[in-house]
Amino acid sequence: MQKPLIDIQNVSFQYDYTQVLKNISFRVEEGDFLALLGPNGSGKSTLLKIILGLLKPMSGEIKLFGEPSATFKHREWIGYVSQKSNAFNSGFPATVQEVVKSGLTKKIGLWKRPGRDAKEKVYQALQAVGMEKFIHRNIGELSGGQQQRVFIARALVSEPKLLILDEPTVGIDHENVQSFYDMLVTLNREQGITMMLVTHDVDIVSDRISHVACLNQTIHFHGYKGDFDTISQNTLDAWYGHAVRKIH
Ligand SMILES: Nc1ncnc2c1ncn2[C@@H]1O[C@H](COP(=O)(O)OP(=O)(O)OP(=O)(O)O)[C@@H](O)[C@H]1O
Repeated sequence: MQKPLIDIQNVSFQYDYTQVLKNISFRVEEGDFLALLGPNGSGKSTLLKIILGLLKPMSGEIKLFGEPSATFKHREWIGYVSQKSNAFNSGFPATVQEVVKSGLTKKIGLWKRPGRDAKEKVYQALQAVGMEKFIHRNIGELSGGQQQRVFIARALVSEPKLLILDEPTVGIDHENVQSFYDMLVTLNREQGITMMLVTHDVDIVSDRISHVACLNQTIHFHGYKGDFDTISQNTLDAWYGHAVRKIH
């Protein structure tokens, strides 16, 4: 049987005296396009940080690609784009090419020079997000949505098998959100990159995802998107602690 890319077993976490995650268990399998949903403060970013090894759980176990997280060596297999990555101002002195190239350090190490094919890899990553024409532009001159595509390219350049995105459409205007998600679907279907995405755009993303996990300190639901659709509005409101718009 294939090993899950992420396998979380009974994970709990608290900051100081605030318990944020209680006994979380779930798996992300190869090829999944998973949306992690939940209200503000429900622990979504915290869970991502634990998966990425940036925070250590109080209890429980995490395996990445079948390996215990603590000894997992292939961090370059996991691309991550954080919530605030596109908060650049127009004075930031780096070109798109430089920003994307910086994503290669995870693969080749900080002190080694990128090889001759680094340029080609940077170009291909930018092509995958439709941003190759902007390669020589200053990152700070781009729109929020364009910057976010560049940060996806930065994550793609080390050829990840799994891409973790924390609210990637924050700062992207409404008309561009659809095409942004379409690009993620293409990466998932054509390049086989497994996607785990925290989002509040539940109505927009719903046609594109395969799985849903619903978190509010505990995992209330994890399964196929089709099964999530059968959950009643009242149940969903109770999980969130307030009324939410159901996705169809
Ligand atoms: N560094 C920290 N120290 C103390 N408490 C924190 C810290 N980071 C987050 N918290 C708290 O932990 C809880 C979960 O926060 P987290 O950022 O994981 O939620 P979230 O689901 O990602 O929220 P949002 O949708 O608003 O981004 C919140 O109550 C938050 O105030």
